[in-house]
Amino acid sequence: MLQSFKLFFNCNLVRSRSYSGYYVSRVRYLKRLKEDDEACREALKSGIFLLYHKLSPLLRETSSGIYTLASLKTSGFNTTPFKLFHYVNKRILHMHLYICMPISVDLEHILEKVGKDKHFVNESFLLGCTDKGEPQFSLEVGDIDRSALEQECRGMFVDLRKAFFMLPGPESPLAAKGQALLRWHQTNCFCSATGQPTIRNQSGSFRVCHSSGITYYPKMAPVVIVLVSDGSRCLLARQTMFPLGMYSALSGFCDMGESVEETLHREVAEEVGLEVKNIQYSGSQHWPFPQSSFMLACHATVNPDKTQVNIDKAELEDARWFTYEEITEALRKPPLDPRREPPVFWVPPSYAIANQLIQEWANQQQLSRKLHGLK
Ligand SMILES: NC(=O)C1=CN([C@@H]2O[C@H](COP(=O)(O)OP(=O)(O)OC[C@H]3O[C@@H](n4cnc5c(N)ncnc54)[C@H](OP(=O)(O)O)[C@@H]3O)[C@@H](O)[C@H]2O)C=CC1
Ligand SMILES: [Mg+2]
Repeated sequence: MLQSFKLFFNCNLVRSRSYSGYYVSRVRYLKRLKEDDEACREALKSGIFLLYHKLSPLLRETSSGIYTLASLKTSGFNTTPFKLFHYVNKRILHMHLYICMPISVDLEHILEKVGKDKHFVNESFLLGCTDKGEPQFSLEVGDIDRSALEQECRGMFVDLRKAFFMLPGPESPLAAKGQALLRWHQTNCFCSATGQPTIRNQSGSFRVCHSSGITYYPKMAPVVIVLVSDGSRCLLARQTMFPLGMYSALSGFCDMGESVEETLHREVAEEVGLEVKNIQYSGSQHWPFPQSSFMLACHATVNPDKTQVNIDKAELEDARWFTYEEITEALRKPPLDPRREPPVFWVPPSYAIANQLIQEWANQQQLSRKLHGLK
């Protein structure tokens, strides 16, 4: 069984490393934008902007009924300079590629229409860059007429948790990172040592207090998330704040000084009164809630004769063992449609690492059922 788990984990690693050939160039281009304010200001002119209203991203519905993140551009340039660095015999060859881009919507023009100065784009934060080398930024529009902006942009601002059910897979992490960076900057405007304002660099990769000299970098709080199995069932739980019917894997913040394993043992014991063994690492994920968590996902097992749960009602509303059939049924259910009643039991969206753990467990069960001649 452990051997098969390892097989799944290795597949995961391979999947997450499917970089394009220009990966190194992209990473170094972004590093330069992070460190060089002038280069970053220049990149704004050819950037792609994701807008947020009170931390909700702007989504657009395509003609085929699929939702995507609305990307806006400024009018400044219609070409993107993207430097590719090639290392040949320790000599660096610089190649400038100019990629023509159609200007879909003029961001500055739109911002002016809703009462914002055209220099407002300078308040954006660098998120990354596309495969084509277009730098991507997030921008909080703040207190403006939300519906006027939605109309101008032909989109709508959607709560991020809902957006995770609507967006195609690769766009969710970008939407999450955009919100997380905006929130971090909003809540770190002052130095905790002097109380003086902190000043951001152009990319938003840090803030500095010029009075104390302290540099603040965006932070994530480590959280362990674990799918506990008794061999044929898995344990899922829900908190009162979860949407109706949603169950997820057990999770908890790491205490200062703890290892992943120590947090995992403590959280499972605290929340459901069980002792676990056979911890297997599965993967990790940045999660933007509540203030950016770094999710470390694992599988673990309990003795099949020691499965009685004893729920800490202060933390959890419910915790139950679910069979393979219940889990596969929940995984088959389509993403939530806000216009319909939620199903009685459902699991987090495919972007959430909890979903990945549940999927891996179901795959593992399917494999061992095949080996034992079961359906
Ligand atoms: N991506 C995924 O698949 C999943 C992600 N998660 C995320 O994991 C996170 C943690 O899971 P959860 O089970 O709630 O954690 P815990 O079981 O540790 O309980 C959360 C409580 O711990 C307190 N707490 C301790 N340290 C921190 C900290 N650094 N930041 C915030 N609160 C802290 C808070 O108390 P108080 O409120 O009283 O201050 C909070 O209510 C959640 O934010 C959740 O969004 C969870 C499941 C799935
Ligand atoms: Mg918890």
